[in-house]
Amino acid sequence: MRSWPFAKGHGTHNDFVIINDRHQMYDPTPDEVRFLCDRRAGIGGDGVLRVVRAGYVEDWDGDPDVWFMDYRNADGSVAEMCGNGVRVFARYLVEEGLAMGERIPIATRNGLLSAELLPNQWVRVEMGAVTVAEDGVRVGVGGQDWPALTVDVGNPHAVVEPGELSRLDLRTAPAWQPDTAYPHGVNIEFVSLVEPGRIAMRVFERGVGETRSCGTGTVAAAAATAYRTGDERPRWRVDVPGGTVEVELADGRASLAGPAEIVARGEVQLPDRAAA
Ligand SMILES: N[C@@H](CCC[C@H](N)C(=O)O)C(=O)O
Repeated sequence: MRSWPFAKGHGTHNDFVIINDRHQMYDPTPDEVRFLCDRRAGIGGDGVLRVVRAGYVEDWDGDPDVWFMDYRNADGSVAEMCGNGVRVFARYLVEEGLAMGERIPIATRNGLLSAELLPNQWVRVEMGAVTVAEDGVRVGVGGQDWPALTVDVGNPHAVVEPGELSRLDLRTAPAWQPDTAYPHGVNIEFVSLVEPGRIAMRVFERGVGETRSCGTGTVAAAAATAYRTGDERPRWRVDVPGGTVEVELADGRASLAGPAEIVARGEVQLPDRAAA
């Protein structure tokens, strides 16, 4: 049996198992990711953040010495981006002495991002470009459906406004029409306007299920609400079941600020690869 050090962290209760692979010695298989994220038989998390030098990552053609956030969903799939994850990743780098200074560069599958540590355990990340499209997709759950806006935050999102959020039953996966719309799957945000500049959101994440927060989802939700209402204010507060984050929108780009904490460190016994 092999063992590997891990840390556990979360951002507004979107939680991650962090694997430090600075020497490219341990790249978890999809089975191992599912084990690490298993809340009963493993550590438990919505995803895994693998910490590796960008130079070891295929297709990365930037600075090889930057830390790369290799993000995996709890079902073992790879995603382009994770907004809560990247804040937790920045916090981890600083606590481990792997990065310092006011702005921390982090390489992701959505390019090079920059994180800034704020007071009270908050981290702000420049998230890059956000686009909103109205393409006739409808998203449904529990026998009802609503028109969706498709939002690209580096990863794909569909945002709907279903009315009262507490009534939604997200134990089963929402569906969309046409069913060819999102060939690589999609994260689905259910949003309601609380007051100008403030929205509430629930999310069903691709590769995970309902989570208590999704950082890229909050950016998508704010951008979709700004588009729908025509409200061009830059600052949006987004309330999710796991807390509150702040999104800033300007010139087709976004930043995301919110809490990011490391809550545990330990060593995990990995299942034998041959037997897994
Ligand atoms: N929780 C994340 C998003 C993680 C990836 C997502 N499930 C996907 O498959 O695109 C966030 O905080 O953004």
